[in-house]
Amino acid sequence: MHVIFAAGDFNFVQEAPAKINLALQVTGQRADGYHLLDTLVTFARHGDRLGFRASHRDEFSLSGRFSPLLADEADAGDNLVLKARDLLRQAARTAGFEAPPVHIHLEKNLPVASGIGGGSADAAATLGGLMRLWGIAPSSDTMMAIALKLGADVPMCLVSRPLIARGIGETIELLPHFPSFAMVLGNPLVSVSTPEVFSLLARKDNPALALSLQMPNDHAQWIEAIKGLRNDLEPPARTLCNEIATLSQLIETQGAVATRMSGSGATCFGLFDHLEQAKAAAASLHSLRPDWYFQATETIKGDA
Ligand SMILES: C[C@](O)(CO)[C@H](O)COP(=O)(O)OP(=O)(O)OC[C@H]1O[C@@H](n2ccc(N)nc2=O)[C@H](O)[C@@H]1O
Ligand SMILES: Nc1ncnc2c1ncn2[C@@H]1O[C@H](COP(=O)(O)OP(=O)(O)OP(=O)(O)O)[C@@H](O)[C@H]1O
Repeated sequence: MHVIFAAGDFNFVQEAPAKINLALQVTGQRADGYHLLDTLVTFARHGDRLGFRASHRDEFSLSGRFSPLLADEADAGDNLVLKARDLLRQAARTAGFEAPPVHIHLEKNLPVASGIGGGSADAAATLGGLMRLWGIAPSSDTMMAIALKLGADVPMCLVSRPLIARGIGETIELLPHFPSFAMVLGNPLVSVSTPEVFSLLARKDNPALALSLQMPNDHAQWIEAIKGLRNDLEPPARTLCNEIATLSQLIETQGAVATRMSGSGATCFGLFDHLEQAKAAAASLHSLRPDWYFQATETIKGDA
């Protein structure tokens, strides 16, 4: 059955923007195995969308290009949206509030297991949407604890603004002066496992992002700074997924001023000078590889 997301049927609609790691350096490893990162992150004006409405029983529905990939997990109650709902309801119960049943709809527009945090963005949007629907405002400590239980990327997705994240993602520095970029996102639709990529790292003691020492001032300076950075997860991801090299090269040949992989891959982004150039590049990439995912977008400004 082809389901369409009728946003007007829901009390609240929440965007779940794609997360882009513009740079990522792995600086260490905790005793529990989680890796310490320094990462420069921004968010796209493109992502999943979620709807929330009161219902007589808990319901979850899916639509969107990539929803078929999540159908089995959703049936098993494994979707991060359902986990976020249950953790928030549990926290409300502990505080003496019995949260009523809810129908949540997820329009899945982002490729799955692709390094742009789709599941984390959905989990963060669920927390935001249900706080509005249920009229609750847990403390920031409670929210951080819930977010980290859901995934290392969830705290940054709750913020959804340009930032530098450290630790495993729990220490967040906002970048209010960060510019917007025209961007193309590309994915070969091969899913890449985050733990597997981390396990193939050659070094885990890289230096911190050099940015903290001298923050660029404007769009051009940021582009230059980003060009000089890297993603430490890109070499191991390339060994797991041959398509990343081809994809990255294809985006570069469309005139991107910088190209890199996001997160643990396989999504790569290209930065362009103008949105029109990004749109033209996405269209031409789509005609070259109609079986892959390409999306032109703009990223969110720091003070948006
Ligand atoms: C690569 C990034 O996307 C960068 O933003 C994140 O660090 C990954 O965040 P995520 O997908 O939310 O990751 P989680 O779901 O918390 O972790 C999945 C698995 O990846 C590995 N993992 C994840 C994050 C991290 N800092 N170190 C790790 O070693 C762990 O084996 C973990 O069990
Ligand atoms: N709502 C959801 N959207 C996407 N994946 C989900 C969702 N719920 C559960 N998952 C599971 O989580 C795994 C990771 O998916 P996700 O798309 O968040 O990965 P990612 O883009 O690599 O994230 P990150 O950049 O945070 O590493 C998937 O393999 C999928 O099985």
